Amino acid sequence: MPPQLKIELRNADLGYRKESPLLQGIDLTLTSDDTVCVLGQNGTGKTTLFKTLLGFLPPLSGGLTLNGKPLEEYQPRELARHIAYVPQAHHTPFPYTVSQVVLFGRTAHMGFFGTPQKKDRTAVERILDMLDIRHLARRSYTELSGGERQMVIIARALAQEARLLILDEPASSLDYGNQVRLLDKIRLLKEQHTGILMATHQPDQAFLLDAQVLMLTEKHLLRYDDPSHALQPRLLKKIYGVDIQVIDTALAGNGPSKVCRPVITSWQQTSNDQTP
Ligand SMILES: Nc1ncnc2c1ncn2[C@@H]1O[C@H](COP(=O)(O)OP(=O)(O)OP(=O)(O)O)[C@@H](O)[C@H]1O
Repeated sequence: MPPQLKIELRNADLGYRKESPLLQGIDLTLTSDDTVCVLGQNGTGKTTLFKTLLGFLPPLSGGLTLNGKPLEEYQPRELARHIAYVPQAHHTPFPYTVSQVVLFGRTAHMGFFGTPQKKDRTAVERILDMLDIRHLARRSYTELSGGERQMVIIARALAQEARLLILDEPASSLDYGNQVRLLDKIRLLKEQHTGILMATHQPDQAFLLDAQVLMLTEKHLLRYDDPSHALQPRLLKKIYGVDIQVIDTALAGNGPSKVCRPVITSWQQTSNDQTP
């Protein structure tokens, strides 16, 4: 098994302005054995946290290390062998084929001149097969639908073969089948000791991945090792400001059994109106 990766934030303020940080006094340790879903309202700083961990945005204060060494001392290529990123939005103005876009993910593994070897092309084919998108291989990336592009960007991140994968709402534009396939692949990566840090607005995904939960609220992080401890109506209301029931479907032996179900206020109104 490859050595464990460990990224640590210590007493760090994160954001864009020292006088008004988005997240304050953050202590966070992530390893390649962690699978973590990040939940929080729009604008609470999930992407900002990711940009910090990826070295795109220095912490406003405090420390950030990767395997004990300050993150800023890593060269981008070296960092890319450790951490891969699936951003929320991605634009490629040039009409590269899907195979070429995924091959870019191999850059950190290529030699000095960046010439792809047979093993790089084989890795690309394996990942296209794994995500069931081999049929897109020769298509131009710019011609794809939003969901197809998202699958290609996920493939590009997997091609990096990094020990930690940071995904920013990766399923948001995927059809239901691709969402399920993606969660399936993430569970496989988890078994292979690839760390996962994933922002999502679907709390159920924490149950489906049996993931730890990181909640962003009031400039702080709350971490829960067990999704059942995090996904409780009281805490969900605190994050999203709406009522959400957590129902035990009791389908034991068939994966996780808990699901979140929103309470739609107008339903209650309608049923009250119909009461004789
Ligand atoms: N480059 C920037 N300079 C200043 N403020 C920024 C910058 N990028 C983002 N912000 C602000 O930081 C806050 C947090 O943004 P961020 O994208 O981290 O939120 P998020 O939790 O990922 O939101 P969402 O769920 O909507 O994706 C927002 O108010 C945003 O406007």
